[in-house]
Amino acid sequence: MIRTGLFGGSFNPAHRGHRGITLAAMRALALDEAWWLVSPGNPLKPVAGMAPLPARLASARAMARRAPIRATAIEARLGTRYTVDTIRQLQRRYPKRRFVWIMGADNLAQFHRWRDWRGIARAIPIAVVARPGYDGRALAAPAMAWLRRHVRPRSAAKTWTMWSLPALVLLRFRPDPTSATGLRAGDPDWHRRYD
Ligand SMILES: Nc1ncnc2c1ncn2[C@@H]1O[C@H](COP(=O)(O)OP(=O)(O)OP(=O)(O)O)[C@@H](O)[C@H]1O
Ligand SMILES: O=C(O)c1ccc[n+]([C@@H]2O[C@H](COP(=O)([O-])O)[C@@H](O)[C@H]2O)c1
Repeated sequence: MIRTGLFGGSFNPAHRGHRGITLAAMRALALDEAWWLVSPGNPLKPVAGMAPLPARLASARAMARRAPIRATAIEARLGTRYTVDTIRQLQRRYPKRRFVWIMGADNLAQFHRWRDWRGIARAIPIAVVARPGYDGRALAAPAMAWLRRHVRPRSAAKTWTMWSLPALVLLRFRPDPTSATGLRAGDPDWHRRYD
């Protein structure tokens, strides 16, 4: 059984926050590896300002270098854009792996807007990583009204393969304020380096 973390994102571009929280989550959850799913297009984000997938994937590959992190465009290959569909397909295709979904606290605040978010929570354990500026909002997230009773203690994080679902664990590492929005503001043409 290969313990694999799934970390979906726009990676527009990838940054050291992604790498840092992935590595910290891998330790906390005792993962063998993590897959970065570079999204063909987050269904809730505008297309304007989104760099082409090959450039975002290249930035993710560069940021994942020399780490047990595999940056992939598997959603583009599977033809999925909604996380619920991606997870179902991956679980079917890779029966020897156990997957856990990792996301930042900003995504928990929006989670109730994801397609079939309860279905996601019933299909895969979820690890939410604290993010500066979002923690209050995440705990007050509409989805938390339903998820709260399924929260597992941080001390049990490594036992996630045995959890009955839904299950959610809140992880907190050294806060990293890096954001792709901030990086784009300072370097709007970053993707030209990967053209
Ligand atoms: N500094 C950070 N701390 C915690 N989680 C983060 C951090 N940066 C990104 N994430 C998480 O990484 C995943 C992918 O994020 P994404 O590629 O959208 O980066 P972003 O910095 O949030 O981008 P943008 O500013 O364009 O929205 C999401 O689950 C997001 O919550
Ligand atoms: O499935 C959905 O409805 C859905 C809605 C919003 C975001 N997501 C996924 O959430 C992940 C994080 O996206 P982002 O843009 O915040 O990096 C990425 O894998 C998206 O595909 C998924």
